[in-house]
Amino acid sequence: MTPGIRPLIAGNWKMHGTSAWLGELRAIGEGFAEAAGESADGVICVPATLLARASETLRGTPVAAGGQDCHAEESGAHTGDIAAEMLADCGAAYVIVGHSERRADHGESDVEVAAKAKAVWRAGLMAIVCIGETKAEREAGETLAVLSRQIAGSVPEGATAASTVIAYEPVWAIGTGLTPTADDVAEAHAHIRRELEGRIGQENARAMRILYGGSVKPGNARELLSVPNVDGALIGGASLKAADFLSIAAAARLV
Ligand SMILES: O=C[C@H](O)COP(=O)(O)O
Repeated sequence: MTPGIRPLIAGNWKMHGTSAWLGELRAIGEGFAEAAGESADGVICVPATLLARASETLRGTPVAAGGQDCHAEESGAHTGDIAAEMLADCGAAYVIVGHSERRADHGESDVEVAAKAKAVWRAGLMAIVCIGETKAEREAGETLAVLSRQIAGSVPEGATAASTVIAYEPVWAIGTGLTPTADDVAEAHAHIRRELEGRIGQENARAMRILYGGSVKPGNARELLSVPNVDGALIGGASLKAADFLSIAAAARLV
């Protein structure tokens, strides 16, 4: 954690969730304050089809609803795509952009990710910009260089702590049960903070939340959240069950 930064515990449901899951979401919303206390923010990024009902379900709780992707434009002939303004209209407060699954499955480039982040700002929402190295890049010793490149390409100039969250997700740690060591996470997050200072200025960079994502579970959350410059988590699999997500939120309180 970083002193003075309010942590964010974020869930990403990915392509999971129908109306049958709203009870789980309600349990997350209702249990968050008790788990995390008043000192952390929460969000669950649901499939777009569930967003309006998720926002309704979470209303009055400390947990926000979020989207998982958006188109860079506000409207137009883009069949199947969704504008950030549409996510806002459904009650989203946050939108993930540049998740490695979007970069891999849809060939999204840093330039496109930056355009999407700006679209999120345009809609008045908070962008969660994802970066992270692949296994091959880590093994080649390129992790920090990859992070530098992705920050330069994916984080638009003008990003502030009020508009943007960074999520460091080593691709090889996502859904695998593998995590980097605490030292490796510390090195990556310190590097990200430094690179952000160069890109958006010291004041903005020092206030910006940098989340760790990749196989965060109740059993490792406390250790990961204790790492310097880790200001919360982006959680996939363990966000699907209220008990697991709330247990991770509770770990943030203990750090
Ligand atoms: O967005 C979330 C991440 O991809 C992490 O997923 P995971 O917690 O299932 O490894």
